[in-house]
Amino acid sequence: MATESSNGGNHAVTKQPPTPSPLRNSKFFQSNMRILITGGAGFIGSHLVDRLMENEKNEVIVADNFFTGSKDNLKKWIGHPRFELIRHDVTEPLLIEVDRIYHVACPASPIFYKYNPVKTIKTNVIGTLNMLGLAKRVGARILLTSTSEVYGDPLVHPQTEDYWGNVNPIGVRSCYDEGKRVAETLMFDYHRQHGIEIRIARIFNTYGPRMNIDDGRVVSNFIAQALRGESLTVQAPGTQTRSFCFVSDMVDGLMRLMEGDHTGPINIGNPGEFTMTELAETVKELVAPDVKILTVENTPDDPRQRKPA
Ligand SMILES: NC(=O)c1ccc[n+]([C@@H]2O[C@H](COP(=O)([O-])OP(=O)(O)OC[C@H]3O[C@@H](n4cnc5c(N)ncnc54)[C@H](O)[C@@H]3O)[C@@H](O)[C@H]2O)c1
Ligand SMILES: O=C(O)[C@H]1O[C@H](OP(=O)(O)OP(=O)(O)OC[C@H]2O[C@@H](n3ccc(=O)[nH]c3=O)[C@H](O)[C@@H]2O)[C@H](O)[C@@H](O)[C@@H]1O
Repeated sequence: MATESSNGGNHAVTKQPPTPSPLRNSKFFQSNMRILITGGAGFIGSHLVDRLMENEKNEVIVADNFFTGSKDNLKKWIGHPRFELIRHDVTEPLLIEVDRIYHVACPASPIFYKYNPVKTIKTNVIGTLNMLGLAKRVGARILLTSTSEVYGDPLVHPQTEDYWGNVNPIGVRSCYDEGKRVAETLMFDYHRQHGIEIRIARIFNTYGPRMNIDDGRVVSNFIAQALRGESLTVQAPGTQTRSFCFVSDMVDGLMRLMEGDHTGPINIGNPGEFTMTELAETVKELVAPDVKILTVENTPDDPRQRKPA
């Protein structure tokens, strides 16, 4: 799963981190940790909420604009005294007092992040700036959910954290992959310039319950197609690979990164690598052996191989 970055690890901090939120010492402050999760109504974020809420000493605050997330993912926590849900867009500043920030907000499925690319890049750049500003003001530690897409269509395989990537800066995926690359830059600049405690996770394809059935990502797409008795649409050429991680393992990795000593960037994912044709054949065999597998046109700049090292 997670391996330590060869160019990451503990970067030299030029400034001392700001003092943590004074509320930590207030007599009214009863939790050990107040944790903000941006994008906490989404797929990975809501599973993270579930895990963090298991700890009686945690207070959890979710800020989400519900673009791809849903209150339904959080329904068991709404009304809980240690939980708060705020309708908030991270492209606007947020003034609250917290000790930890999991900055997860960003549409992740290619069909959604390409739907309004200007908004996607604003979410990645202005949203991350706002959350870093919050971290700086209150002395919180901040974790960014970056992506394996920072490696673009990688020429190094499997991808190590010290690989700088092969990314098209003007393509239809750039709002997302270049957006995340700038977000990583901002994280390290705030770390070096202001002493902010940062953590960067480069997440590889993750799947599990609560993915939107219609969000277009390949695992949910193939399963939904098979359940409906439709043909499975393998985008050409079908030899492109991905490595899929179950969401509970991802959440585990994110929490360990947040509470560990290393800044990252660190790859979090599963090393088992499959072609999309193999994935379609597996889904067909397990769910609906009678459905057909169709080869359909792909979208531009689709990475040809992806596996965390
Ligand atoms: N799922 C994956 O395979 C994967 C892989 C790599 C990286 N990631 C990263 O992990 C994070 C979560 O991914 P996910 O699969 O849970 O996606 P998701 O789309 O299910 O969740 C994203 C959440 O962010 C919210 N959001 C989007 N823009 C926002 C904004 N401007 N302000 C506030 N909230 C906003 C959405 O409403 C949603 O609840 C994303 O940052 C994504 O880039 C995911
Ligand atoms: O892990 C990552 O870093 C990235 O992974 C995914 O991006 P992608 O791998 O393109 O995800 P999918 O849309 O699930 O596509 C995976 C592969 O399946 C193929 N595919 C997709 C859908 C489909 O119906 N058929 C099909 O063959 C695509 O062409 C692609 O090669 C996520 O959605 C990104 O948010 C995330 O950052």
